[in-house]
Amino acid sequence: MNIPFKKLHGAGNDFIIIEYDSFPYEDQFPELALRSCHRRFGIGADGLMVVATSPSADFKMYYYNSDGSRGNMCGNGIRCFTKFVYDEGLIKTKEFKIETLAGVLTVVITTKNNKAHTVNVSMGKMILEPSNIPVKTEKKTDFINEELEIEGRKFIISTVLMGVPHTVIFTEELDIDLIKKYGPMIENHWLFPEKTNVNFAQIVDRTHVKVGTWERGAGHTLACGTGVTSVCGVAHLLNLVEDVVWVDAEGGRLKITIHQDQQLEMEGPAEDICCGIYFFDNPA
Ligand SMILES: N[C@H](CCC[C@H](N)C(=O)O)C(=O)O
Repeated sequence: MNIPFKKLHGAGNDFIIIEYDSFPYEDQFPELALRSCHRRFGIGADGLMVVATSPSADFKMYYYNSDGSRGNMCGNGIRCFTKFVYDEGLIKTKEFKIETLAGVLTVVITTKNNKAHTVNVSMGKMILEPSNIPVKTEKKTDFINEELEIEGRKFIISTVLMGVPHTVIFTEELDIDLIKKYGPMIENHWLFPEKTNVNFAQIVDRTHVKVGTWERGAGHTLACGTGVTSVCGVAHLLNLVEDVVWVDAEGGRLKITIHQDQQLEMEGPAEDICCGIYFFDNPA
């Protein structure tokens, strides 16, 4: 089966994007993600997205991690998805709605040479109730500033749902080796029955934060949009940052705005890498 694809990245978080009509076999999307995202045997990417029609929005976004698992939302991914549909001429307006498993989200495009360049996404509010994230705890209202000990090392963690589960850990200085070591242990900790993404964050000042992420289902990535949004949401709850925050992820910069009503807005780049045909040899 020959599947046309485009590969894009948002702040170094890279994705393969295909159209549903070119491969309308939903049950095989996990296998397609697993194989096409492989860095040696595939095209190589952190995730796969499928563009489909939606009864409740302009488009429906399917998102799969590189290990084949499905994610309800992807912040960098939705910006790339937005660029894909706009640049392909699938929609003419610069503001439209995308259905995800985390709800219908509004995106707004800024163009450069008639192509989408920067995308603003209304991300909604963080969900704090542990039962909805989910976190296995007796706590009812939130799971903010809790102690977690892993192999003798103590972390203060905060876990929220920003479309997908995110754990935030503030640290004096970002250390990528630390993220790679403890990220997988926290991702798979029994506290998180559906696992969790793990973000280490260094508050540089009240408008500037640095973030490194270990992603559920994809491992260490260069940026995570829902993760960066969660970091700023939690930092704002703890009064560590202002309402507008610039975030440096390893692969690029995002801007997060925290509105009065706690609605979160994410803005950042989406860039083309290449396009081609993926030869998916269908096991069925
Ligand atoms: N890279 C993504 C998150 C993917 C979601 C995934 N890792 C999961 O929790 O299933 C982002 O920019 O928000």
